Amino acid sequence: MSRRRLTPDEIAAQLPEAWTAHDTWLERTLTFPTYRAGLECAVRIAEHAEAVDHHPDLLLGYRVLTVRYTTHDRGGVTSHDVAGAAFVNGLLGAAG
Ligand SMILES: C[C@H](O)[C@H](O)[C@H]1CNC2=NC(N)=NC(=O)C2=N1
Repeated sequence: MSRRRLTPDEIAAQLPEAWTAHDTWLERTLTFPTYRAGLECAVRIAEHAEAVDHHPDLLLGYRVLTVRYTTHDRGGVTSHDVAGAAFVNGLLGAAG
C-alpha cells in the first residue's frame, strides 16, 4: 500500500461504512454492553496494529471506544488508515 496522503475525494470514495473523515484522520466511535467488552475490542485492534505496524489512537471510555486512524509519518490519511478502518468494521460488522 502507498503511504502517500489521500485526497479528500479519494477518502470520501474509500471511507468504510460508519466512519467519519476529519482534517487529517478517520474516526469511529463504538459502543459496547460493558466496559470490559470495549477493552477487549481495543486489545484486538491493538494486536492487529502491531501485526501491520500501523497504530490507531484509541480512547476507551465507559462502554465506548473511539478509534482514530491517521498516518503520523505523513500528517494525514493514507491507504493504511482506510485499511485499518476496514479491519475494525470487519472485526465488529459495519453495524457496530
Ligand atoms: C517505524 C514504524 O514503522 C513507524 O513509526 C510506524 C508505526 N506505526 C504507525 N502508525 C500510524 N498510525 N502512523 C504512522 O505513521 C506509523 N508509523
